[in-house]
Parts: sequence; C-alpha cells; structure tokens
Amino acid sequence: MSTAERSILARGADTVLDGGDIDRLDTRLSQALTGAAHPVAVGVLPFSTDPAGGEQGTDRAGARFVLPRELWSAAPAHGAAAQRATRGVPVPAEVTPIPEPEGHRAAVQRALTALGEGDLRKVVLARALDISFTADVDPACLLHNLVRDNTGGYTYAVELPRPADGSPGPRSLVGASPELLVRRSGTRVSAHPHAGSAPRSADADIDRRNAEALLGSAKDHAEHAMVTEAVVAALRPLCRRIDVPPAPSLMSTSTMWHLGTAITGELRDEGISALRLAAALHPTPAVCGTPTPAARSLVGELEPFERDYYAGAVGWVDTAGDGEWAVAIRCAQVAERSLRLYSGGGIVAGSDPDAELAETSAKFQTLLRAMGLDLRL
Ligand SMILES: C=C(O[C@H]1C=CC=C(C(=O)O)[C@@H]1O)C(=O)O
Repeated sequence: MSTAERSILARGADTVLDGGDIDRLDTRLSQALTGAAHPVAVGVLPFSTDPAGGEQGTDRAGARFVLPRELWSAAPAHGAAAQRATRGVPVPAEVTPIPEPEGHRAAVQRALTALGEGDLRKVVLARALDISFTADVDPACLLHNLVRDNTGGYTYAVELPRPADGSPGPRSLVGASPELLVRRSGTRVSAHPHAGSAPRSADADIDRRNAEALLGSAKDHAEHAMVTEAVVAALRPLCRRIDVPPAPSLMSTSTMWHLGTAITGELRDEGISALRLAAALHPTPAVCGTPTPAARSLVGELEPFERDYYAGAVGWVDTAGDGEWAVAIRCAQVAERSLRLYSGGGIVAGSDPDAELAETSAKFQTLLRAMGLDLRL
C-alpha cells in the first residue's frame, strides 16, 4: 500500500489467517503477532462480512490476513514510479460490461422507486467491467502505474484467497482509493469519508465548473451527509472527543472530484484495534447505503454480480493495535488473463440514471488509465 505519507511492502507469508468473524480474527491476530518476525499484519476485508465468508467449503469471499516474511516501510513510492510501465498490461481481447449500460440505468431507476416506498434513503449501486486478455496481466505493473497516477489516497495490491470453486491461479485486488475508512495511532482515530462526485476534465474551465457544481449540489451534499452521520454515529461511543468539520471539503483524484470530510477523534479505550474500528464502521453508506440492512438487501437484488472484495477494505494492523484501512474502491480483481473492474455510485432522491451511469464510467477511468486503455463506456 502506498499513501502520501509512506509505502508498506509485505512479501511472502509466515502465517495466513482466513475467516469471516472479525472479532475472532482480531484475537487470533494479536496472538499471532506476539513473537512474529515483523510487528505488522496486512489484510483485506470483503464487502460482505458474513461470518461464513472464508470458512472452508463456502464460496463467500472472506477476510484474510498475512503476517509477512519480509516487510519494508518506506517513503511514498510515487517518485520511484515516475516512468510508466507498459509491459505487463497486454492488449484486451474482449470487454464485457455487467450489466450493460441500459441495465445499470434500469437498476438506478428501480432504486429511485425503492427510495420513494420505504425507509431507504440511499443505496450505492455498482457495475463491473470484465476484460479478458490473450496473455497474463501483471498486477505489479498495474500497481506501478496506479502509484504513478495517484499521488494522494491509498494505492494498493493485495493477494486474495483462492476461491472455493477450485479456480486455478493467484488472484489479487489492485486499486487506488481516495477514501480512508479508519486510521488508529495510539488513542488518535481518523476517518475521511468520501461521497458526492463529479468527473475531472482536461479542459481547465470545464474542470473548475464541475468542481463548483459539485460544491453547490444539494443532492451531493445530502448523499455525503449520510456517510458522515453514520461514521460519526459509529465512532462517537468509542471516543472521548470527536471533531467533525461543519461542511465537507472538495477533494480530488486524477480522475474525480469528491466531497470529503476529515473526522478525527480521541479514543476512550486504546484496547480497540484498528481492525475492530474498521469492522465497526464497515460498510459505510459510501459503499452500501442508509439504512444499512435495507440498502444491503437492495444491492444484492439489483447488482448482477458478487462484490467479493470490491467495497471492502484493505489495510494493516500492528502489535499495538494501530493500523490504517482504506475503502477498497477504484479497483480491479486480477486473475491471470482476466480483470474485473468495479465502479459504483450513491443513489439518493434526485439522482438521475444517465448521470449515475456517466459517474460509474468516469470512476472506471482510474484503472483504465493505469492499463493504458482509452475505453469510453
Ligand atoms: C462506491 C464508489 O465511490 C464512493 C466514494 C466516493 C464517492 C462516491 C459517490 O459519489 O457515489 C461513492 O460513495 C466507487 O468508486 O465505486
């Protein structure tokens, strides 16, 4: 994982811990970290934290932690990735959107109808893009280009567990997320939810106008406020002090503008690890919706694919319980010759199906650019 502050590189596995139950994993992790070669475990959480996920014999994506054989913590990696890597990302043979653009518009329309009927106030709907290649994709090459293009945020690559269906070959999740789920350093806790989006433009005037329109959009502020409220509600009982800016700020990546709120607090109890904090917050309405159960079930009904690790979290935790977790968005699952890209957006009252489709297309560009692909979707 590479951030604006540092990069962490973990290689090889001394111990691997799999499973769905985060509380049990947290306990097993602190035991395993005692006396480990390195004081850090790196890991990935799926979108669905169903306790059966990752258990033997089930095909649900589960949490996974690795106590690495080798570990380096270094300065940000962006300087070292100045040159674009071209080998390792072959020419695509076939591109399949799931669903087709019309299907995503229809799903947004159905979500808008659902918003008008019950207590649902927001749901995040995603679509996927399957790309097959004639040769293997090198995740390291993709990671290199993502690091090069994204000097802020959290750029990551993590190996995933083998699926229970017996598919061969390694799989990994590679992405560049702007969003901090949670960071813990001693008693200090931070979260930086992002929600509300507009595309960047190469034309400086259009780019500025897009940013201004986002800052002035009541719909985007409402969409954002639901995330901030949920994050504050989850952290407040755990904190003796919590600081929340009165309004979101304009954030940017190389492809998107967002509204973001930097929340900080002071934990009451240093006994709660960064992993337990991540589990207390996940899934926020930035990736699921409000209220969570109704949104989660609508996601399951309307999205024609499993999210697996998309919209989960990627991060690390150390012996002291400190750690940093990014929301696993702007990512692709890489499996030898195939890639699945994911992109989602929040639907609230006032959302427009065409604009939502365009927003997911713009968010795909983070990965497509790193692959050197100029695909208009
Ligand atoms: C769910 C995604 O983005 C989230 C983060 C920032 C802005 C978002 C939005 O405006 O909808 C999403 O909540 C994604 O990129 O797949």
